[in-house]
Amino acid sequence: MNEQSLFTASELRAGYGRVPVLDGVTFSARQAEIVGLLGPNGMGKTTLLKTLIGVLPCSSGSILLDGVELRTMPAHERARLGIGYVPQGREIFAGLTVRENIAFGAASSGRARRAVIERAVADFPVLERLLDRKGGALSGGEQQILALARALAGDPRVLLLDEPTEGVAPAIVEDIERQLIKLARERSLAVVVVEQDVDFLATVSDRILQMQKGRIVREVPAADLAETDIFAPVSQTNS
Ligand SMILES: Nc1ncnc2c1ncn2[C@@H]1O[C@H](COP(=O)(O)OP(=O)(O)OP(=O)(O)O)[C@@H](O)[C@H]1O
Repeated sequence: MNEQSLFTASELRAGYGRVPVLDGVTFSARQAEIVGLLGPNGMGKTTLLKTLIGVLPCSSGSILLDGVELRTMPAHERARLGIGYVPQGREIFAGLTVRENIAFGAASSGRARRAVIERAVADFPVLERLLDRKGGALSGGEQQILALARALAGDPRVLLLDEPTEGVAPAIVEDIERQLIKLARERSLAVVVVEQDVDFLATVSDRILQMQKGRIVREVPAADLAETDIFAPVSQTNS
């Protein structure tokens, strides 16, 4: 494992009841690095992210943030230590305003609400005119940006994103790409992004890992991405 890694998952095993889903997942991410996780539906990508944030227990393995073992910590403790999460489907609080959604993300960080909102608007200017609108009244792309701003409001060191392009218009996907790269570099974030959109992953990722059947099966060189068949079986060697 790379010594400079900020975030490392090793041999993670997890599932639902007795049904195993993660079968020994190992990967790492450095500060200011964007790691893309690619794989077809049902291969365990969402399960991996939920295990990393602590809403699903893992039966064995290790999750290290800057050398601190998170594996047995509850989700709120992991969030406080710097794990940020943008869930699949965004999970915006539909009845709360945009301002309230962002403030919610900062609740455990102790940061002043006004400063949190100001920074979110500086990061994503499109949010300014939406601040008093209800989250449920936003478009898919606006909600995705809000979910990103809400996660960033907690001042994460590691940002985990689950399918951020799903249901998002192409122009907003480009905004998200640009902003994600900028934020990763400027705030030294380790970003892990699960996606099926190969073009998006090729644009944002420093490294792309392919997941199949609950394991990371290989690192995909960016140059090979266009020709990569994510459904083709790959010999099982962990990256
Ligand atoms: N709550 C649950 N209870 C039982 N099995 C589940 C549950 N959620 C997911 N699974 C199963 O776990 C496996 C992995 O699902 P997961 O959602 O992690 O895959 P994924 O790679 O993220 O796929 P997708 O791209 O469709 O989100 C699938 O076989 C799925 O049916």
